[in-house]
Amino acid sequence: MVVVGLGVGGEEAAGRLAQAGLNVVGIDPRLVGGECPYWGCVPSKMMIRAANLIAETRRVDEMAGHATVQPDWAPVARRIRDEATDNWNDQVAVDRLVGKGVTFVRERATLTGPGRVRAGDREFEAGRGVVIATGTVPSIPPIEGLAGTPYWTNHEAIEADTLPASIVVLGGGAIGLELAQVFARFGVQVTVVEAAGRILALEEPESSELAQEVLEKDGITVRTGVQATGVSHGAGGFTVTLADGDTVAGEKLLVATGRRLAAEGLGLDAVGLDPKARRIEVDEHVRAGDKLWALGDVTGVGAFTHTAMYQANIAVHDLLGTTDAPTASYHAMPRVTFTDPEIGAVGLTEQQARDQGLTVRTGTSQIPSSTRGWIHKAGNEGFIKLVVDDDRGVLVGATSAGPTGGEVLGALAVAVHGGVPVKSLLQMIYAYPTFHRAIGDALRAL
Ligand SMILES: Cc1cc2nc3c(=O)[nH]c(=O)nc-3n(C[C@H](O)[C@H](O)[C@H](O)COP(=O)(O)OP(=O)(O)OC[C@H]3O[C@@H](n4cnc5c(N)ncnc54)[C@H](O)[C@@H]3O)c2cc1C
Ligand SMILES: NC(=O)c1ccc[n+]([C@@H]2O[C@H](COP(=O)([O-])OP(=O)(O)OC[C@H]3O[C@@H](n4cnc5c(N)ncnc54)[C@H](O)[C@@H]3O)[C@@H](O)[C@H]2O)c1
Repeated sequence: MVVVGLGVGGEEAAGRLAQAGLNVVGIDPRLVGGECPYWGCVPSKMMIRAANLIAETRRVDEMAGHATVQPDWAPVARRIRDEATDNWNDQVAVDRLVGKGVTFVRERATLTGPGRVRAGDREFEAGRGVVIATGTVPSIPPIEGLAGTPYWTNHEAIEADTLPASIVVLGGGAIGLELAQVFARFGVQVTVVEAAGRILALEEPESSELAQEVLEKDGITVRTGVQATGVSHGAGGFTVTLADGDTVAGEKLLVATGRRLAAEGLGLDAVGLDPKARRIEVDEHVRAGDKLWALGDVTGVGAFTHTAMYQANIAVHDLLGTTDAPTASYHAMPRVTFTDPEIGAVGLTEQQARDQGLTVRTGTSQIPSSTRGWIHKAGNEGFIKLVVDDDRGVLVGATSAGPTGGEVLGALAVAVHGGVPVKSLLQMIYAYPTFHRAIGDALRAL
């Protein structure tokens, strides 16, 4: 086997295949583990943990006396450097991978034909097959003046030892919003510019509204429905011109406008794939062709670590020829935007369900009106929204926003994944007084 790209998905697949006795070559020019541990999920969630501590401390005045907090980025940067990324050194990960029996090659790989991969001056021939797990890179919009300026992507934002006084964030998706809130809580003046009509545009409109409301409470300026048309950079920082003629300025500019497959030099055409396609199509065994598998962000079914791991497991079983090998189903895809409150969702949004022609019913409950939400008080914003396919009597989607929205999502993910009848969910006992008890309220509101 040759595994091209050793991010979360590739590392998992390569390690397990080697442990199963296959002769595995794993190739990556950068850090083993990929985006998630070094520039993504892990360090960003450490930042969020720190920012949330600040926000909680500020809530003391309302409920528990008096507290002051002096935000300091230094311990956050230090923790990311020392604990999360080992100063962006992957020796531990490389040793772990090699310990499992993988031959590791630190090179950029090019597919040169079916089963053939070049890495530097070496060419590998894979008898069993090739796994493509090369992830995505930031998609930089063609805004006049942007190219060539020292804008930040998630890499510079995560590596920052000090924070700027102000920042403009282009893009109101998961990356933009999580980092915007972190920076604002550490005292940075933040402006978010989102081209679509609302932030978190892929989620329920109620999620967008809630996100905008809480970000504004954190002092963030949120501009939606307006394109950035020009960028200039000088001694004072960045000025971004918007389509409506306004300008917004920041010492730094973070571009978080989505991700794209990095097909340049990968040689997709050599294995019969379209190098211009936005994603690599895979079947339910995550096969992309003859003796060819693709997994993770490249497959475009949800750019999440849990998706890459899920698909890696499917590829491993398929490759090893396991009887009853699992097949992929994405009907209960969970995702959590780790703002405060966390905004979790699973399956379809109401609009997506309607677009599929389903007979849709929805039920919503508000966290502040639930017993636990009312007790919690400061920082209790959130809601549960259920999307039901009325013909089948099952949940096809749900949103769980709140102080522990990502955790409450677990129950909803089980319901959507397992197609648990709404009737049965209505008869379930929900512990009192928990946040997840608001699911019962939303069910009764259907
Ligand atoms: C700021 C941020 C926060 C995030 N937070 C979360 C989160 O909280 N939860 C979550 O689930 N997801 C999160 N994600 C998304 C998550 O990081 C990705 O979905 C995940 O890393 C995808 O894994 P992958 O294996 O597909 O690709 P990657 O992790 O991107 O790894 C791909 C690897 O392929 C290598 N590669 C590329 N081209 C070649 C080539 N030609 N030859 C050899 N190797 C190559 C790269 O060097 C890289 O190491 C976040 C992402 C970002 C940027
Ligand atoms: N908590 C998590 O699980 C988590 C956190 C961060 C990232 N991620 C993953 O990483 C992926 C990438 O995140 P992202 O936030 O970069 O992408 P995204 O696709 O979620 O959001 C990008 C946003 O930028 C907007 N946009 C595009 N072009 C623009 C322009 N020219 N001007 C202004 N706005 C523009 C889009 O309308 C969109 O709302 C996500 O799809 C997500 O799967 C996940």
